[in-house]
Amino acid sequence: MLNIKNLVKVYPPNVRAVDDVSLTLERGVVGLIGHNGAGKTTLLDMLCTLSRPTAGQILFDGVDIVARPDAMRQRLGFLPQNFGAQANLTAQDFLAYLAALKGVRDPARVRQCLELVNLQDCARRRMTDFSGGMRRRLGIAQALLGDPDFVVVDEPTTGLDLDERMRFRALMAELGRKKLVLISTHIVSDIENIASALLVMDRGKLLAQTEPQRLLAQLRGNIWSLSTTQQHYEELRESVHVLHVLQHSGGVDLRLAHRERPCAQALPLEPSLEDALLAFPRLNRESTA
Ligand SMILES: Nc1ncnc2c1ncn2[C@@H]1O[C@H](COP(=O)(O)OP(=O)(O)OP(=O)(O)O)[C@@H](O)[C@H]1O
Repeated sequence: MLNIKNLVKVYPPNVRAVDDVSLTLERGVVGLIGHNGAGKTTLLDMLCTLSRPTAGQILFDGVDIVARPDAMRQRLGFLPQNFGAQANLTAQDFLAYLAALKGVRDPARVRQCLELVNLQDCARRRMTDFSGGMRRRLGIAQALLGDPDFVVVDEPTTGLDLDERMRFRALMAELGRKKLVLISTHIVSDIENIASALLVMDRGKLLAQTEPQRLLAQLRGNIWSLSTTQQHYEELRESVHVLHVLQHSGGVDLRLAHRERPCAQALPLEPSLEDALLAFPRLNRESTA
């Protein structure tokens, strides 16, 4: 479905924001994870035809979308990171306006999309009165208007409460049965249990394209818990990657990432996807150094 070959994006003067990325994706939910500045948004912008690659190729069902961006736009639904929905329109009018721009002819589609994100009862309310979470949901609704084959969402659940996050996950899982859904996020729970594949980026490079279970298996034996003193913690943090710290009157409880047992009292932990996001890039760098 989506085939990326040796993709590069260089920002002036010489920032290689995406550095020789190649991958192939089929339908399903795919999580794109990586630290701030890893290159996720730059990659998404190129896939969504908002910016042109410096080098490389992007093929969607065999069509070169750098040469033919319109071919991608017809099949794409995109929720950008900074989707604002600030206009003084009702939700219904806003979606109807976007539907017209996208050439969506089915008059029932606006209503269907509002229902998908549970905003049907707010159809006639003005977006300026919406909460951040409601605006986010409206953003998801507009991404689905054209019944796209490829759905791209950048940091989708910012501002959503727990219920809304659960609803979002269920909706993405459902969409992933028929479409390619690419979700870029820092919030690992957004993709936990629904992503069939993960892309891990670091400093513009694609470190891994893998299944969540495989990534966790790779991390096994690298994640540790340790209860110790404040002073020991200060010493350890020089050489060991500290993922979490809980300070209390008796000392500190730590969650650590390290290739071997960092000290005799450390106990092995089962890795989580959160650990993968936090620790994998550094562990990978250390092992290839
Ligand atoms: N327009 C630009 N001009 C110059 N450098 C840029 C530009 N946009 C991004 N960068 C740089 O490119 C690199 C990748 O940025 P990008 O926004 O793609 O990362 P990201 O993984 O999406 O980060 P975040 O999670 O913080 O959104 C960073 O070093 C960033 O500073």
